[in-house]
Amino acid sequence: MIERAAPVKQFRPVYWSLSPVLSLSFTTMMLSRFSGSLTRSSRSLLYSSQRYASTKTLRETLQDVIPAKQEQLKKLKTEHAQTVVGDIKVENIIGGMRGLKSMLWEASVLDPNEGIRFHGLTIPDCQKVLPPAPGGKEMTAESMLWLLMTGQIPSAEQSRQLSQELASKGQLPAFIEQLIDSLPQTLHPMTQLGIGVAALNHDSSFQSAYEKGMKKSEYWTHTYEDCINLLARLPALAARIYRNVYHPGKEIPAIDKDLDLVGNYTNLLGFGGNKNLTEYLRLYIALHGDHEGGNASAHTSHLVGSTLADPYLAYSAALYALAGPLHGLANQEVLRWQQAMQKELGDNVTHDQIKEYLWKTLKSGQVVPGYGHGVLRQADPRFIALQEFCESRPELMASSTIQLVKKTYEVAPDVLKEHGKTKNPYPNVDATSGCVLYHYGLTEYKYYTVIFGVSRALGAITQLVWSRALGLPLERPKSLSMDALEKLIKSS
Ligand SMILES: CC(=O)SCCNC(=O)CCNC(=O)[C@H](O)C(C)(C)COP(=O)(O)OP(=O)(O)OC[C@H]1O[C@@H](n2cnc3c(N)ncnc32)[C@H](O)[C@@H]1OP(=O)(O)O
Ligand SMILES: O=C([O-])CC(=O)C(=O)O
Repeated sequence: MIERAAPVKQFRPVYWSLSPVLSLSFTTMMLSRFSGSLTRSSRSLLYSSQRYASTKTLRETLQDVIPAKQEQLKKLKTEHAQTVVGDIKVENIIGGMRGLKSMLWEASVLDPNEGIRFHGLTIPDCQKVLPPAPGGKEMTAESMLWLLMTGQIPSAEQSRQLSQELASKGQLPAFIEQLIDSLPQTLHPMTQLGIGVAALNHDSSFQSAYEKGMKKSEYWTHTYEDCINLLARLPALAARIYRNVYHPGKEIPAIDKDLDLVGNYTNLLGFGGNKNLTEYLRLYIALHGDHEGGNASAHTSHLVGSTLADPYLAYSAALYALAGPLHGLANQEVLRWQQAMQKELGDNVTHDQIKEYLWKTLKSGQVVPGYGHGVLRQADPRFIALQEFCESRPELMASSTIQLVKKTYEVAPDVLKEHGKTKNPYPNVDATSGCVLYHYGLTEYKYYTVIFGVSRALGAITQLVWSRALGLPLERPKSLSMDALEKLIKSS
């Protein structure tokens, strides 16, 4: 019988304080939040998960749920292999495959209007049911990982045991420390993270078992072992990069076996006493964990993993996709852009001044960072959850950086609509994520995407394990030259 340790939160009526423009776009989410209840599908998922969850470990729970998923895939293959679920237009081929339903991804599905659901659960659902760390309120990375991997809600005790397992495996090998210490301070933190993650494959269980001729049925177990070790080591790796680049020479504390993953990460970064930042990072890391499979980082991990490259190599590749300014790097770009605006216009910026600055950005041919999305057509519910976090803390609401975020989203959607290009004029998660870090003292914005990189591992490793458990094949779509495409158009 599962214990649901996560306290049910009271939702704060943050939306009413947003501009009319955004309030409209938030309607769907507001309705589900203010109803104070879980949707029917998520409620039934929770009830079924309560039946199934137990005192088992994550690995044991996963092992239990794999056969049913394997059976589901077998049925899809045998009964529906030829069923048509969509068609391909030329615009999909030349438009970055936008909208093509063409890959399997188990843990989450993104609806253009409603946003992300993790195994059917919305963000507010997750905030209600996923266990927080002892003494904290925000869901932990461990409880989100559990949900993503198994579709079940862990008890507080299961989540705590996973924290202990991760802490016990979190120490970096000495050669990785030396490797990271040898990199120039001027090398972007994301480049350093990718290097460190790739080099961790020195100890890959998957690679070594593959060389010894392991059977296909054993792929997932070695992948799982690598994935857990990778996640466990990410805080120490990411924190070492931060310390080397921004605070060299200061001693890094040891991993604390009693802390959750994010508690340790904050401690290693040197912000151990900063409870607000730790709680914010718990929320941040849980929320950024997964965003279905088509986003550039998740898709890269999936593609590289499909070659049976080990999880370290697959995730290292994913990090370099995350490091692009149209994807994860946008959270650094938002802060850079906002600071440039503040520098030019001063602290008490008016809505009209922001409007003018937005037009200046657009007319110079740049994108407005933190706005628009490849799939979403409404404001990102992750943005809303982070805004809600801000609204609940007076110190954040008093911050000029946070106020600027708020004022910007009060005018940007109308400007972007008038500009007329972007299909989604509303804020995405990056519009606000970095500003809170900045307020709580983590001011080095070139580091921000590294935090995203620690988080995105949750979803990427989940799918790597499932891809191997389900025996998914090498990913290899068909490409066409423009000549070949024209020929096809003529003949069709
Ligand atoms: C965690 C994440 O990865 S969330 C996304 C983070 N990225 C950003 O915030 C960067 C700013 N946003 C963007 O560049 C885009 O909205 C993307 C990359 C997120 C999505 O791109 P697309 O799916 O191609 O968006 P869309 O179909 O709306 O683009 C149509 C046009 O609007 C433009 N556009 C889209 N968003 C913006 C924006 N924020 N500012 C200015 N122009 C934009 C596109 O550049 C494109 O112009 P083009 O026709 O001249 O090439
Ligand atoms: O879904 C996308 O394309 C981008 C995004 O928001 C994410 O990966 O978190």
